[in-house]
Amino acid sequence: MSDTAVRVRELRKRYGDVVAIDGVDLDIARGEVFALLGPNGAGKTTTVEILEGHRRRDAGDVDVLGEDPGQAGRSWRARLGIVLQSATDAAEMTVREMVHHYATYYPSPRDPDHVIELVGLTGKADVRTRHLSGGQRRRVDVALGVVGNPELVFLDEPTTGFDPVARRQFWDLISQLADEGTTILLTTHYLDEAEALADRVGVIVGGKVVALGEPSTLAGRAQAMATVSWTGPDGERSVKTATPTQVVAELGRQFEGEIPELAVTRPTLEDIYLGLIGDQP
Ligand SMILES: Nc1ncnc2c1ncn2[C@@H]1O[C@H](COP(=O)(O)OP(=O)(O)OP(=O)(O)O)[C@@H](O)[C@H]1O
Repeated sequence: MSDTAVRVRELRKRYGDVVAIDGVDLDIARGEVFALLGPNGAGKTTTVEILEGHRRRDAGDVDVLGEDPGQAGRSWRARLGIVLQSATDAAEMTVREMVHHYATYYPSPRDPDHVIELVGLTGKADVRTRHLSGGQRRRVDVALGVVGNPELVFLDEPTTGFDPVARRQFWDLISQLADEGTTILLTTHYLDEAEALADRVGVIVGGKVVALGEPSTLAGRAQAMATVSWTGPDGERSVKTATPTQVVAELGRQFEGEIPELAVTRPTLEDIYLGLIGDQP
């Protein structure tokens, strides 16, 4: 079995005059959690839908779990987990019925009751899905996406509309799937989510990948200058420096006792991202 889950070379797609994907290269290793970031209209959904086999490409090579999504059949599809945004809208079935029903579509599914537990819905298993909250329905969507025991899971903006506690619980769930060896490709507009979950992120702007790397080192983040800030006798002060330890030591000599409001910060992933996308919305 190859170590590569997804391999994309020179992918291109246009819709009439609109160039949606303009020569994308991408490699995702098996077991990796990869986050695709980018502003609205950047080409994320188009890329993901081509990888899922739901959209035709104009040009380029695409290999997903050893097959071309444009040609692959049912047995290949059964190895993917696709978390749709609205699979559970207004369903009359209970959570348990729905997850058990979906499991029958797959040759070697997970235990449906275990999946319900994994997404934290055991207490709601006998509730009709139309009676669930938005966040709870989203958990059902995830349950349906993973009950087939997929090797690769696609998650499109998975936590939109989640409250902060539900987001953290969802992150734990994704980490657990990743620990079990599932490869995960997610798109998100939440930079903290990408930072918390992704081994690597790719930033796509105008149909091109403009940066690729680990969240902690993306686009020179690790080498970026630190900002030391504090409150002095004349009010708030801050300096940008490559040697924050030295600056703090010097301040320590100037102040007796604690340095008021001392903070040392480096650019967040969001700062780096905003720098990369420039004037894009
Ligand atoms: N079916 C379509 N017909 C015509 N143009 C389309 C179609 N789907 C997408 N586009 C265009 O292709 C470009 C890329 O869209 P895509 O949906 O891939 O972006 P995205 O990065 O997923 O955006 P978002 O963050 O808003 O979901 C956009 O300019 C969009 O308007």
